[in-house]
Amino acid sequence: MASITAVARLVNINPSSKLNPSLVSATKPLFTFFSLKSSYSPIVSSSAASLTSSRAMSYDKQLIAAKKAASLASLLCQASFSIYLSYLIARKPVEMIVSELNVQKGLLQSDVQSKSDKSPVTVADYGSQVLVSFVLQQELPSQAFSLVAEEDSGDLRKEDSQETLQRITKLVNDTIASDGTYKVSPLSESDVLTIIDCGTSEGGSNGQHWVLDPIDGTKGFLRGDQYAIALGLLDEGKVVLGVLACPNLPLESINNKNQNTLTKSSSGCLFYAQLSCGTYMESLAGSPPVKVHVSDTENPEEASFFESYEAAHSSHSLSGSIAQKLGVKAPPVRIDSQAKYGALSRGDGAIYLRFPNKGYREKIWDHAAGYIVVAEAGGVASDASGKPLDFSKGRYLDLDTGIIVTNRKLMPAVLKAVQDSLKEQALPSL
Ligand SMILES: Nc1ncnc2c1ncn2[C@@H]1O[C@H](COP(=O)(O)O)[C@@H](OP(=O)(O)O)[C@H]1O
Ligand SMILES: [Mg+2]
Ligand SMILES: [Mg+2]
Ligand SMILES: [Mg+2]
Repeated sequence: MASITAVARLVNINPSSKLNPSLVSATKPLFTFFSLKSSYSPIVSSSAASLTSSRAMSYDKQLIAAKKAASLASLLCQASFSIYLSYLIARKPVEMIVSELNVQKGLLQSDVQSKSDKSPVTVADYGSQVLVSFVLQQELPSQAFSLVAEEDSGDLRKEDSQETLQRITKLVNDTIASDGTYKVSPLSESDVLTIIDCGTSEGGSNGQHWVLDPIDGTKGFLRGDQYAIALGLLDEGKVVLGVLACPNLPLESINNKNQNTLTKSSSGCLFYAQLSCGTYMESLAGSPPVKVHVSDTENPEEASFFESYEAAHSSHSLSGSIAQKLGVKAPPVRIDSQAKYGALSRGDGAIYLRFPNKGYREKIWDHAAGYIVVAEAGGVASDASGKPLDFSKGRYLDLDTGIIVTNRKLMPAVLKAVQDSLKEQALPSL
């Protein structure tokens, strides 16, 4: 549950309060594709996105751009969050907030929408997607751009979404102006729709593709709990870098004792990893990076585990049975989003278990960034049959039953417990 302190902290750092309106009007467009209203043309070219064998294997430039994009998006999300203050204080469940907002008239109605699969999407999800796409293209102007991202503009193009679109556009323009790095004309609503739709790439095993979840854990975001801006890069189907911005994650370790410690001074983590370079964490407010490593425990009894806060996203009873088989003593740490991967990469817990309902298809943006953050910190991830995760098959992961993430020493025991529990579950009850 969100604390009043957490809410106050987020309201205090609303970047729109620092906005200098003269900056917006006084700036001259420097980049042609952002210069004219509705003239935005994204640099998307599948053939140009193909790799040449001569490309260097360092992703330093992309990493700098990705860190900038995710950090700015986290400011936008925090700014947007302040409007939920009254709902958080009332501590209403997310479903109630969404259904109330769908019937209420007023400002908030346009800030949270229900998607066709009934999951929530907010102006911050859309705004974050626009901002990340915008920053990547500004920072890497000479590179082909392909983006696999969660949101699309379909609902926003409907007539009754005009107010929502205006709010997204303002949120994005305010954040860009407040940051001050990009001296461009304010984006128009049409630009915003076009930039959102830069995220429709199919990904795959050829070329480079960015993979973005603009807010992973939207339900956590609405509750004032954990969420992440998750940005990864695929190269020839492999994840080669990942950045996870977790605005509400404490800099100190979370565990069963203090998983809800959201204090002003210590929250806001940025995890990042590049292939063969390790995983680092720094504060979103800016601090020297520290190299992180997964827990090296070999003893399942000492290993606490993470799982989804939402039982609808991952079976809590199945993970309970697996933990029992392993002899895990600590109760599960239930938090939203890929913040679980971030926390695992620094050893806050040793295992992450995810078992969605049968038939649910995992999307690559829910795991790409988190996967490399954990892998470069010495961890390993597989599906329930022990197969590594394959990000090269398009927008979905093609996997057997569930996802298991842990350290190399524990993986064999965890896999066995998973497979035994799945067999038991499949047996008809007597
Ligand atoms: N029925 C379901 N089963 C499994 N995952 C689901 C789900 N419905 C939504 N999700 C995914 O679970 C993600 C959140 O994961 P977690 O439970 O670890 O917080 C959501 O990301 P978004 O919040 O980006 O939509 C969404 O993609
Ligand atoms: Mg979503
Ligand atoms: Mg997600
Ligand atoms: Mg999302």
